[in-house]
Amino acid sequence: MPKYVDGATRADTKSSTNVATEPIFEVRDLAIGFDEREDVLHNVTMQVEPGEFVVLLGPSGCGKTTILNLAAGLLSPRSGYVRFDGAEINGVNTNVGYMTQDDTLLPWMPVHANVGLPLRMRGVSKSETKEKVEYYLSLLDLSEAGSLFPSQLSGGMRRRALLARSMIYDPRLLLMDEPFAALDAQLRHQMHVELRRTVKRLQQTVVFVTHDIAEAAKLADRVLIVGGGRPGHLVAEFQVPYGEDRDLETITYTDEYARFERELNEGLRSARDPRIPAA
Ligand SMILES: Nc1ncnc2c1ncn2[C@@H]1O[C@H](COP(=O)(O)OP(=O)(O)OP(=O)(O)O)[C@@H](O)[C@H]1O
Repeated sequence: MPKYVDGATRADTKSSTNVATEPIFEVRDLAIGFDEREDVLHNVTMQVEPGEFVVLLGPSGCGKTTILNLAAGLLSPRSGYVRFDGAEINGVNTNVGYMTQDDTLLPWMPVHANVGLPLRMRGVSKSETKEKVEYYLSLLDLSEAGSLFPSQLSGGMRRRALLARSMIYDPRLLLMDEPFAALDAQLRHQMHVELRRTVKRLQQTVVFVTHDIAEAAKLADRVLIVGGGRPGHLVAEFQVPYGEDRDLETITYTDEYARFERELNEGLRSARDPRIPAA
């Protein structure tokens, strides 16, 4: 069951997966729009705790990417505040990693140089960069691919290289905007397994955007449903009922998973059509 529906107490809701007190990312009473047009999002309050995997689920155009762009400091709110690590975001936030569905690997660089690029740009020494690149390539099962060029990689390998590049500088928060949308179902599943394994091992905090219910149900610790017409808002929040160490190969066959998917489906229906109550 959702913890709230349009309730005022959502800011007080904390993940049971963490004991930390200070959220990494916090939005309160947010309104944001573009130009003179009406607000895209209105009255949004949410927070993300260290180590949490939060999924923003909602219909196309409801404002999910807008929330990621606020966290990245690429947009500013019309009213309310957006905080990162306790401080209001002011300008581009270099403490986040941002992975989208675009393939932004540089075609003229081998994988190891692509993955190490953020460190080189930050002035990290060659030897430290090499060490970290090796670590991340091995973490994402790409050790054999370090000297290949992007055109020589499969779709899944390219996604893994992009993931390695997004995480290599230890961003406090990893933003992911439908990063696997272009992959076929089997590869997507493999990436889900890799992603959860990797971020949980590194205790990486993630905000992940999707409109795919199964993706949300498999990956998240907590799901926030965005939508409800224009302006959009948070329609509902769900704590995922199964634990951190879920087995993604078997979880989808359980009754608990089927029940949870149904709940998310109802939440998403109400996000699409505001006349349908979320619970
Ligand atoms: N820079 C911009 N200028 C004007 N309008 C914008 C801008 N960025 C986003 N919008 C509008 O804000 C709304 C929300 O966009 P956003 O990309 O956040 O939605 P979304 O939920 O991520 O959608 P999708 O799932 O299709 O990617 C859309 O109507 C979009 O057209």
